[in-house]
Amino acid sequence: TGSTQPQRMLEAVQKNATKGDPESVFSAIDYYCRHKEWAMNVGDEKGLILDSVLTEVNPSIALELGTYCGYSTVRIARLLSPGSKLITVEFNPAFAAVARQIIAYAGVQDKVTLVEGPSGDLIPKMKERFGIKSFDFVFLDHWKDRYVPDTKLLEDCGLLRKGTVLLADNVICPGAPEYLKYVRNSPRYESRYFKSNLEYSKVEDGLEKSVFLG
Ligand SMILES: O=c1[nH]cnc2c(O)c(F)c(-c3ccc(F)cc3)cc12
Ligand SMILES: [Mg+2]
Repeated sequence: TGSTQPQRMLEAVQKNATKGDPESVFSAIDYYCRHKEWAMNVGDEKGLILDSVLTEVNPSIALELGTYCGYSTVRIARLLSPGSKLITVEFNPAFAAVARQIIAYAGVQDKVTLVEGPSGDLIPKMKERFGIKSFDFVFLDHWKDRYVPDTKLLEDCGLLRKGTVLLADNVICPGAPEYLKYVRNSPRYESRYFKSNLEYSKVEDGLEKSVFLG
């Protein structure tokens, strides 16, 4: 039934995953997207890089820009220590509606705050709305043309601190060339590229990890 692709992904989760088991949720999405319908989740291959960076950073407060259906939201939230929080921002209400259900099905809803709206408007409100001093980790996975403006906004709003780790998806495909230039040429970041593949495909893509130096 599920008329939209996100709804069909939700159905695949409800049919094939175990309620309260985050790993079974994102595995069900990976299976569906690899064998039935491609979708723009970070996926299993780049997901392993995301997992390793997250385990290294062990953030108390994390930000995700671009929730989509909640695949990486669940991947991140499952690795957070007790009491740690993830704020995820989604512009598209239809995506947000499916993401809320997938996040709840995985049982990670207590660690996650999903905020609907444009990242450019929401970032300046983060401190007052959520009582955040600064983020320990930021996953950029929304729209490539927002990577640079939103990074500058995070800097200007004092939401980054010495050691904050930014991890950006799709820096090769679809590509975020201005972002790569920005973080690689700035003395305020220490950047490293993790080569991988586009989700569910053999095309190259990768994640750029950038540590804010203050
Ligand atoms: O818009 C996006 N936002 C966030 N992540 C994306 C992604 O991981 C993609 F692979 C793609 C993508 C879409 C179509 C292609 F042909 C290739 C990549 C897009 C996004
Ligand atoms: Mg992506």
